[in-house]
Amino acid sequence: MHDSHPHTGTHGGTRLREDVEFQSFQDSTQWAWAAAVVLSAALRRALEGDSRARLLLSGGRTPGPAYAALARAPLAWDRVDVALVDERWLLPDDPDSNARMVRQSLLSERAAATRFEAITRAGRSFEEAVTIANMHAARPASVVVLGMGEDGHVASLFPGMIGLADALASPRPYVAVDASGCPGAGAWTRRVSLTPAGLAPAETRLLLIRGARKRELLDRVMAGDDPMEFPVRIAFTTPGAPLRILWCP
Ligand SMILES: O=C1O[C@H](COP(=O)(O)O)[C@@H](O)[C@H](O)[C@H]1O
Repeated sequence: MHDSHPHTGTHGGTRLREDVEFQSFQDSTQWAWAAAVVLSAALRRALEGDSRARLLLSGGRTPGPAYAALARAPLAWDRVDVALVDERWLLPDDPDSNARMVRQSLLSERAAATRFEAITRAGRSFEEAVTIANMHAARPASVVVLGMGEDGHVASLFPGMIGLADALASPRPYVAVDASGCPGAGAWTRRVSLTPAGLAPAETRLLLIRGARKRELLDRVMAGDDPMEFPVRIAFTTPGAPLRILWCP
């Protein structure tokens, strides 16, 4: 990152690549409110042009405070469908599921009026879960919030995972993932993940990251184009909307 020679972007951030803008914040409170402002403006724009907007959210440990801030935004939440970028093969009330994280952080306050589509459900098989995620994705995403693991994974696309090339080339918005042998997947190797095809239609792409290690990793990610090395590169190599990145320590 070359903060000493910033190219000022349209939002006062640093342009890391032609279509990638980076903004850093002093702390997680400022970062979370900035993310909420970006997301609420994007949803408002999407609702101006359509009867409903579709918001895809990442899970993990990073984005919770941003979702909690977003929950207070004055929006027509009853016209917003919220779905997941990816899910671990866990029931939606499992403490380690992405669905539970989104429910606990976003689906309160004003955002309680939204419609939330979990990927997993009791009695639903793994194959059905993938099929249903793809059926819901027939309505393309308006706004996508991505995260980045410390191994450069995005959604549930991990470096070195079985079938990564097929997932990256898939015409389907969601694929089944077997992340066996990928340390970044932790105990949850069976997953469902968004693909570049699912990301492509979104009018807004936001990458939320925190911490010094992810900032260092971002430099390496930005230095190349191959998503097989760092799958998070699909955030800027997939044709479509520019990528905005918000970071704080
Ligand atoms: O496993 C996952 O990891 C990524 C990154 O998570 P974080 O805890 O490092 O923020 C997340 O974006 C993804 O949704 C999740 O399933």
